[in-house]
Amino acid sequence: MPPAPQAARRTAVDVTALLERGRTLATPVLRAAVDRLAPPMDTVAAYHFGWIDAQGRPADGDGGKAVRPALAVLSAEVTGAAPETGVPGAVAVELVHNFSLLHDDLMDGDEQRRHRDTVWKVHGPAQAILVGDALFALANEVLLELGTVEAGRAARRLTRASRALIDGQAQDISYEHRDRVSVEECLEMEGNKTGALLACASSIGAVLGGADDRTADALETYGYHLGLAFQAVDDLLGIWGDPDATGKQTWSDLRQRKKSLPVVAALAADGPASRRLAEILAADARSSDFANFSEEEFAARAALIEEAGGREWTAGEARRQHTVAIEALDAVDMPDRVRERFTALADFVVVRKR
Ligand SMILES: CC(C)=CCC/C(C)=C/CC/C(C)=C/COP(=O)(O)OP(=O)(O)O
Repeated sequence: MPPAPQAARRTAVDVTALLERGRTLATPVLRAAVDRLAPPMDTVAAYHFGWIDAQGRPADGDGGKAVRPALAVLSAEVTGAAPETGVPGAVAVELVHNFSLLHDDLMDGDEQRRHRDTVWKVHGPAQAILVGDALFALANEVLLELGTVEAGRAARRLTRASRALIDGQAQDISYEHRDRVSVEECLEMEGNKTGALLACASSIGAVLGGADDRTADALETYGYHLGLAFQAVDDLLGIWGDPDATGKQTWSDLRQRKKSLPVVAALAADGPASRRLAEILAADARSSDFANFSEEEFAARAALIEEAGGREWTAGEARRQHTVAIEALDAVDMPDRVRERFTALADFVVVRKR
């Protein structure tokens, strides 16, 4: 029987140090992988990761929170292996994640990510597509060149997660053109586009450390629900986040007509605010002037979403998914120290502001 984890929860864990550990372990291998790319893709990727600025000068830019590398190296410790065992998995997942960001920014027309102009804005759409593709290919290369049975199992899980991520993106984009999306459809889409890769990140180090499928699957369940909590918070930040903290444009999700959880939950609610929101969003969908809407017009939509209860419901959903994620850890035998760290990362995901 796995140990009862309750007593071990909520011990002080330095989450910043945990994220920094993932980043520090993964970055040299990530840089070596990116260095393999043909020019100018190596430079464009280095810009995306914040290692150089738009003029090609060395920089120490925001390379992202490194949640996935932190999870991947931590999961190696479930098996008793050193965190370093998870590094190829951490790098592979981070490469897939960044491939998806490059393509997503282009598809959404987003101009800001990680406090700077997006790759397609600086280097053009062709480079954003090519570098994204190249990072995706590198992810498999980094794993498969290990040549071990465990690496083959890890690559299969990563490929499955990548396909779900792409399915999720396709669903997300198709929902932008629909008046109505159910909460269930939205959760399925978010589970695909965000849950699947966080599930993989949470198990890939364990797989590389030799964990059996039952253990890896249970860790994936943790990561999947963590991903749903993560995306619910992302949806909140996409409407009400502070751009100085998120590093993205204001109202980015509303500008893109995203059927994110707050919007979908608000539309599903009963009441005058919900009905008014439905009318306004339907008119927006027909408007040829939408791209030129003012800050005030987006703020008015955000206020209606909140009045209809979409903000509160989404915050509650983040907490519900956080609870399910932590409960999934009960099925896995692991040192208390490792369990505390998985729990602390889940706590971080629901309180984060960026
Ligand atoms: C195929 C395709 C284009 C898929 C796109 C899927 C997609 C963009 C999903 C959103 C995932 C997400 C929450 C990203 C932010 O992660 P983060 O906050 O961890 O980012 P960070 O690394 O900058 O911290």
